[in-house]
Amino acid sequence: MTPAPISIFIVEDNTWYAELLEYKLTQNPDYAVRRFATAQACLDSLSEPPDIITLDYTLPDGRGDEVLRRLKERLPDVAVIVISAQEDIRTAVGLLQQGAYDYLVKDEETADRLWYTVGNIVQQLALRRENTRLRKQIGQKYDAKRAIRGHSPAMAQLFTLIDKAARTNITVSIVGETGTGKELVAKAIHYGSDRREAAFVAVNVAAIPRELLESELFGHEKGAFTGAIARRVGRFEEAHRGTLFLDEVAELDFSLQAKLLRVLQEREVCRVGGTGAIPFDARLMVATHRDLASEVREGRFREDLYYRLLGLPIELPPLRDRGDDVLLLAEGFLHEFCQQNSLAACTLSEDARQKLLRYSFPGNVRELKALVELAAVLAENGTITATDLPLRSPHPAPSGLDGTLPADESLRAQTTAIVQHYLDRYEGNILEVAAKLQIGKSTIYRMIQNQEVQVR
Ligand SMILES: Nc1ncnc2c1ncn2[C@@H]1O[C@H](COP(=O)(O)OP(=O)(O)OP(=O)(O)O)[C@@H](O)[C@H]1O
Repeated sequence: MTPAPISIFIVEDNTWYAELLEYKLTQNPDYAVRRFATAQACLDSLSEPPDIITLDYTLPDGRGDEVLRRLKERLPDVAVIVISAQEDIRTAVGLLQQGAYDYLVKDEETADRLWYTVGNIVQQLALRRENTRLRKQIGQKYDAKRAIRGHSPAMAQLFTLIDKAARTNITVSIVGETGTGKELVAKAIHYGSDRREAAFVAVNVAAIPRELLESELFGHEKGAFTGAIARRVGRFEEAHRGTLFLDEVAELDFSLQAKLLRVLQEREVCRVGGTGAIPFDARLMVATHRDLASEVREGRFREDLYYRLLGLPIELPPLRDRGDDVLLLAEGFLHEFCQQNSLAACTLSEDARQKLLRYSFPGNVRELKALVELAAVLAENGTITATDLPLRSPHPAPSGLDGTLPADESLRAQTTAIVQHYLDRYEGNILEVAAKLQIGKSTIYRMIQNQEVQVR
C-alpha cells in the first residue's frame, strides 16, 4: 500500500520566499504543498487538515503567537513550524511553550533546516500511523469472534460471557486444562474492552521462582536486595489503565496470596524496598487449571482472596468435549498454516477426520494446532490422511497410548508417564520438553511442583 502523502501548508506573505520553501519541500514527491498568503486563508482551509504548517511570524493579518493559538485550537495535533525574520529567544521560547514544533530564523539556510525539521516530523508521523495501524490490527486479532473458533454450545456460551466481561471492569477468573485457550480468552476480553489502548500484561506465576515473583509483580527500588542494581517497575504498574493477567494463580504461595489481597483491597502497590504506596488502575484477570474452590477447601488457597478473584468465572471445556469444533479448528489452523507457508491448500480425508474426533487431546487446542501443521507438511497431494496424523510420540513412550481416547482413569497416568519419559530423555530441560510435546512450560512446572514428575 502506498503511504498517504504528507500535507504541508506554507503560510507566508512574501511570494518569493514562499516559492523558495515550496521548491525545497516539493523535492520530496510525497509532500503535497499548498501556499497561503494570509492567516485567514489558511484558517479557512482547515477542513482538509494538513500534517504540517510552516507559519511566518509576521503576517499582514496576524502575529505568529495569535495565529498559532487559533491553529492549535482547531488542530491540536498539527505540527507548526514558526519562521521569523528576527532571532528573539523569548519569543521562540513562548511559541514552543504554546505548542509550536520548532522556531526557525529566516536566513540563507532556512530552507535546508526546514527540510530536516519536516523530515523529523514525517518520521514521527510514520511511527504514529504505524502505531495506530498495529493497534487496529491487534484489536482485530483479538476480536473474540475472529480469534476464537468454535461453534459448539459451550463455545457459544463463552462468546456471550466474553462480551459481558468486555463491557465492564469485573475481575475474570478463567479455569481450563492446559492449551484450552485461557490466555486467548483473556486477550479477547482486554481487546474488546475500553482498556484496549493500554497494555495487556501477562504473568505466568508458575514459571517465575518464588523469590523473584514479588519484585516481578510489584517492582523494587534500587538496592532493595542483592542484585537490585536499578529501580524496576512491577507488572501491576506496567498494566496501568490496561489489564494484568495472572496465569496459574493457584500456584501463589501463602505470603504472596496475602500481599496480593492487600494490593487488591488498597488498589495500591508498594515496591520491594520502597516506602511509598503507588496507586494503580489495572483490570485483573486470573487463570488456573485447578478448581480454586477445592484449593480453598483443602486449605491451600485463602478464602478471602478466592472471593476477591472469582469475579466472573469462565470455564473452558477441554477440546475433547467440544464435538465437531475439533474439525472446525483443524481446518482453520490448516488453512492459516498453508497460507503462511505458501503451501497448496490441504483437506482432511474422512479417516483423518475420524481419527481427530476420537483422539483425547491432552494438550487441547495447542496440541491440535501442532498436529495439523505437521500433517500439512507430511501430506501428499493436498490430502491429509490418518497416517499423516502421528498421534504417537516420535520417541517410544512408556505408556500404551495408542492415539485414540483411552479410559479416563488412565489418561492422567499416561500423560504423567510421557512427560517423565521426556524429562529423563532431555535431562530435565523443561524448555526442550515443552517444545517437543507442544505443551506449556507451566504445565511441566506444575507437574514438578505437585511431585507428579521429577527432574532426575
Ligand atoms: N478456540 C480457539 N480458536 C483458535 N485458537 C485457539 C483456540 N483456543 C486456543 N487456541 C490456540 O491454542 C494455543 C493455546 O492457547 P492458550 O495459550 O490461550 O491456552 P492456555 O489455556 O492459556 O494454555 P496454558 O494453560 O498452557 O497456559 C494458542 O496458539 C491459541 O491461539
